[in-house]
Amino acid sequence: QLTQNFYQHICPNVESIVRSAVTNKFQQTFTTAPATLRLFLHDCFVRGCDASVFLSNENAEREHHDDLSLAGDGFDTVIKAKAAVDSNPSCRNKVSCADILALATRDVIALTGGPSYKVELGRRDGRISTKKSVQHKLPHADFNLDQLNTMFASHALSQTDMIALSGAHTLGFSHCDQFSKRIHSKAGIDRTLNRQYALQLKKTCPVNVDPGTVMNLDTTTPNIFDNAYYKNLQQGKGLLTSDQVLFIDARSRPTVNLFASNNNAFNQAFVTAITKLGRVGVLTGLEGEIRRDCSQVN
Ligand code: HEM
Ligand SMILES: [Ca+2]
Ligand SMILES: [Ca+2]
Repeated sequence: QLTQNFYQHICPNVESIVRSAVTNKFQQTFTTAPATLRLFLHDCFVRGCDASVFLSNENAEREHHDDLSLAGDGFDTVIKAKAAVDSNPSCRNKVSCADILALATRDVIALTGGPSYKVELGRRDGRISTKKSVQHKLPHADFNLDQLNTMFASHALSQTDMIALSGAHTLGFSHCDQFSKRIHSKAGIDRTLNRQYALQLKKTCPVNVDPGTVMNLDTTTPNIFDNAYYKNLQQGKGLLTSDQVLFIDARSRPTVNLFASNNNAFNQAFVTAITKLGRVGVLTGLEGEIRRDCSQVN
């Protein structure tokens, strides 16, 4: 069981220490925000929110194909925040990497204009991270609604939670290979794509494009945490199949329409959903450990 005031007597300033380290890093590079937010998903969906994604060795989670595109700035944010926490004598080695990631995620959402919320704390760090454990655990860009719902439901997240969390794609970018089938297939351009938008995608991501080329996930406000993502879906401007399907499928469309028309409803649903995401598979009490170095077990 996590609690909001877990570190009250252990490290009372943990929230402000993390916030200033994250703010500092964010001011140097914007990618800090999307990279940290995505890292939280990739950690929580594999072995729970236990910082398993940070462990480094030849066979660790990070080596799996689905984690290779995680931007380094997300890892760097947590490592910097952890160093800041540990530089305070009363906090040294008392705050888990998993909790620092949860706090940093909250901070980057606020820094980009999203909602502020209280973070539940008390997670412990796991000792296991394997490439194999990532297989079939993360959502893919070509998933349909049933596949998305099944995967999120396995973590006690509802369809509404899933749609709200997909709103994280209001920030950041995707490499061309994640959506190239939508624009370069024999059957022609994906019919659910807005024509003009599709032409834009083809221009940025031609056949044999440099694999490092990226497109913003939110074509309107890629640097602001807002509900523009849902308004784009209404216009056929969802970048990934898994984004656009939320508007195409009649079962999820009403929720997309609600979030598109009501930023407040989106923010509230997002806070509920990310709080639930932060509870997924957590280690508490004497389980796991408080890692001294986020990339290494003690
Ligand atoms: C619903 C199913 C989801 C799918 C299929 C999906 C898939 C993807 C893919 C393919 C990318 C692009 C990766 C790349 O090429 O670099 C991406 C980026 C991103 N995802 Fe998701 N995602 C999903 C849900 C989420 C959730 C729940 C969150 C967080 C709460 C999230 C946060 C992000 C962020 C912030 C980026 C941008 C990363 C950056 O710019 O560095 N995604 N996602
Ligand atoms: Ca994990
Ligand atoms: Ca946006």
